Amino acid sequence: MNLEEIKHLVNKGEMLPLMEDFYTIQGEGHHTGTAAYFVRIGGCDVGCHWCDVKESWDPEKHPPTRTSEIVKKAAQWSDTVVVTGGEPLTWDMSPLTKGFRNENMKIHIETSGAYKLTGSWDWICLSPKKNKLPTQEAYKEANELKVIIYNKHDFKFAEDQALKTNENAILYLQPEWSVREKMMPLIVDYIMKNPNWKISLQTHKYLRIP
Ligand SMILES: C[S@@+](CC[C@H](N)C(=O)[O-])C[C@H]1O[C@@H](n2cnc3c(N)ncnc32)[C@H](O)[C@@H]1O
Ligand SMILES: Nc1nc2[nH]cc(C(=O)O)c2c(=O)[nH]1
Ligand code: SF4
Ligand SMILES: [Mg+2]
Repeated sequence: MNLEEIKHLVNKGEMLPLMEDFYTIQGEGHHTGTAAYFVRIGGCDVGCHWCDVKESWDPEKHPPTRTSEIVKKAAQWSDTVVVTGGEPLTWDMSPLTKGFRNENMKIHIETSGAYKLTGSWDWICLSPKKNKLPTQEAYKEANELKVIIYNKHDFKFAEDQALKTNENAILYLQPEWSVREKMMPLIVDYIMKNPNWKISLQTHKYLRIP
């Protein structure tokens, strides 16, 4: 295939820049502790300064891969897939999620919600970012809202985001990893005073698994 053909397929979401895929345990949020196959799609220009996968940002660094190939491998490992990135909604997620649907998989996404919500999802984890706020549709469709707490102002940001999110979404505060020791006590205190929130920890990092 020549470069133009590949570009065309990536534009349609039939090929995606695949950074990595791996079978592990969901470490964060509502499904913490549950085995799932992770598919990490390259490409993100949201630019969070504390992002823990900056290597994912440049899509050119990750090989364009056919969605059919991604699906085939994932289905061999698990009945649940978590699509993450990078920012997966950089791309049209319809072909990829159609493929997973055909395999009767449960399809989850980790997203900032900053771009058009494409694809068909059983679980949407919305993690809004100040630099590029989610679309209205992302707020409407989110199953969980997971706000990263890096500093004290982020509690206010979390409340603002919760007001915009549908009322059924489950609310999580997750410490930014590098400041976890400082922020965890503040989060614990906040949640005891505001019990509509729960804490989410990046348990895979404590477990030293991917
Ligand atoms: C790497 S992002 C990829 C998906 C999407 N771009 C997003 O931000 O939701 C996956 C999850 O990790 C969170 N995250 C990224 N860096 C983090 C860090 N340093 N500490 C805690 N959570 C982090 C994000 O907020 C998001 O919920
Ligand atoms: N185990 C594990 N759980 C995760 N939950 C969200 C992750 C992500 O990077 O999107 C992630 C990840 O990278 N690993
Ligand atoms: S939106 Fe997600 S992948 Fe993009 S920089 Fe922020 S945390 Fe990293
Ligand atoms: Mg991660």
